[in-house]
Amino acid sequence: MWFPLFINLENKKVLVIGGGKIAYKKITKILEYGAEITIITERTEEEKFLKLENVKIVNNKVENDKNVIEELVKDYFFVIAATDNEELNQNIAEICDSNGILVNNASSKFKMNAMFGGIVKNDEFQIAVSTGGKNCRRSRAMKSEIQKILDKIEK
Ligand SMILES: C[C@@]1(CC(=O)O)C2=NC(=C\c3[nH]c(c(CCC(=O)O)c3CC(=O)O)Cc3[nH]c(c(CC(=O)O)c3CCC(=O)O)/C=C3\N/C(=C\2)[C@@H](CCC(=O)O)[C@]3(C)CC(=O)O)/[C@H]1CCC(=O)O
Ligand SMILES: NC(=O)c1ccc[n+]([C@@H]2O[C@H](COP(=O)([O-])OP(=O)(O)OC[C@H]3O[C@@H](n4cnc5c(N)ncnc54)[C@H](O)[C@@H]3O)[C@@H](O)[C@H]2O)c1
Repeated sequence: MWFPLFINLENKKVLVIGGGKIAYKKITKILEYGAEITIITERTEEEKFLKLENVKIVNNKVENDKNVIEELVKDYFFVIAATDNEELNQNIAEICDSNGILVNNASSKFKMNAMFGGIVKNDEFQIAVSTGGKNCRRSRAMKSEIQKILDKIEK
């Protein structure tokens, strides 16, 4: 079961493995919350990564090996497995989970211990929407309805 918990990411060490489109989407979301991000990726195709401030990029291929992954993730508070290699992402998720590290897996609906919600916010409120991995695209419709309520309350 997925309990909606709000986590303080200010100055927390976050590791993102993989530097593609989805990694970028997730990084820009959590940067707003003050996370200290390191990216390890075989390649970053996109120029926009280099424009991100306060993000360290390490160009390296992560070997799909338990010891290698364990050593890599051990000092992090939160790990995001965002490669396009489903098996690697799953191993990262399993290793983090069994070592008590928060982990998000971009290529699964549920094999992780932390998933992103759709976010709607203003200065006063922050609302996160989740379908528990069942159908994240549905969040869009819900988010736009919530946005209308937020706009009304503000007046
Ligand atoms: C909340 C949001 C935040 C965010 O964006 O991170 C989010 N996904 C969003 C959008 C979105 N995701 C995808 C598309 C299609 C893109 C396209 O088709 O091109 C779009 C639409 C779009 O981008 O508009 C594809 C997708 N998503 C997942 C997989 C893996 C899989 O299903 O196996 C695949 C590949 C499926 C495939 O390839 O078939 C998995 C997850 N996505 C989650 C969250 C977590 C569950 C949250 C929940 O249950 O509600 C979870 C489990 C893990 C996680 O990622 O944390 C955001 C909500 C909308 C918003 O906020 O606007
Ligand atoms: N969760 C979501 O919201 C969501 C949405 C769409 C797609 N996805 C899934 O997310 C995954 C990533 O998608 P994408 O579009 O970002 O892919 P992408 O091809 O744009 O990026 C993949 C990245 O992973 C890196 N990579 C691959 N193997 C690596 C390794 N061994 N070590 C280090 N880096 C490695 C590549 O260099 C590349 O930067 C896919 O499985 C996709 O199906 C998730």
